[in-house]
Amino acid sequence: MAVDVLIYPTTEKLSLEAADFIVKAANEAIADHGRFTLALSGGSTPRKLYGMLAGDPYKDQIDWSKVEIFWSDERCVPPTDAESNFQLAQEVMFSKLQIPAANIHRCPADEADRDAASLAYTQEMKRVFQTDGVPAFDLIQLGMGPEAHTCSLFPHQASLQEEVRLIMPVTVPKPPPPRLTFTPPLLNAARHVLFLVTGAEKAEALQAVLEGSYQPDEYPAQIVRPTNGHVTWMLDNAAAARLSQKEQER
Ligand SMILES: O=C(O)[C@H](O)[C@@H](O)[C@H](O)[C@H](O)COP(=O)(O)O
Repeated sequence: MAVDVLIYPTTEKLSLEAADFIVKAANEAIADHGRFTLALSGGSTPRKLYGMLAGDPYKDQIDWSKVEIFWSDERCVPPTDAESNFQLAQEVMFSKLQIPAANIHRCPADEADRDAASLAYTQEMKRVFQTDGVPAFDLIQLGMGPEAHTCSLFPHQASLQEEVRLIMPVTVPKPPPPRLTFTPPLLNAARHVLFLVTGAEKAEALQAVLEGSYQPDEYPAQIVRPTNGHVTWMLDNAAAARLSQKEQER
């Protein structure tokens, strides 16, 4: 697994670089196998990035008809709810782009039976990837919380030990608690993972994740180690403040 750590002075600059990164990954994937499979995170960090991708010059740099979009986690709320990760992307990105509705694979986390919803989403994913195995996303974009959670994998939760299910229901400390999340096997099948992390409140956890010993039960973001993949961390100065000099020279 290759890891790059890239540090930027502002969220604006980080988002521009992330947009370039996604455009490049999309066009490489489309040239290689005819489509780009992308999983989006939730949270607030990627809002600016999503808006950039839906605007000039980026919106015309990807053939969106060849992009298949999923979510790496979703809150168990209606898709119109302000807390919905789908709603964020719908408002900021899809409302401005010509992406075929069939390419937008919303996670049905609002369904009452969360186990059935997890299975249905898994089956939809396998159908799109045309595989009975573990879908290998071209790119999974993730965030990280101040206690090193990522998607909805939180410290000391059983989801971190999941080895069979690809998507599972969880109840987490960050509101809203009920969610569906990608599990480690699905995350670690990815070709590329792009972490976007900003803010001083994440500096301590980031130092532990990137420079500390391997303790994924304490620092869940460490569990993301794609077997044949590449992980890129895009950080702002505040989030990277506690990293050693060697990390910042990468
Ligand atoms: O649904 C979610 O909340 C996200 O998937 C979550 O993992 C998020 O990426 C981190 O909590 C960082 O969130 P911020 O970008 O808001 O700091």
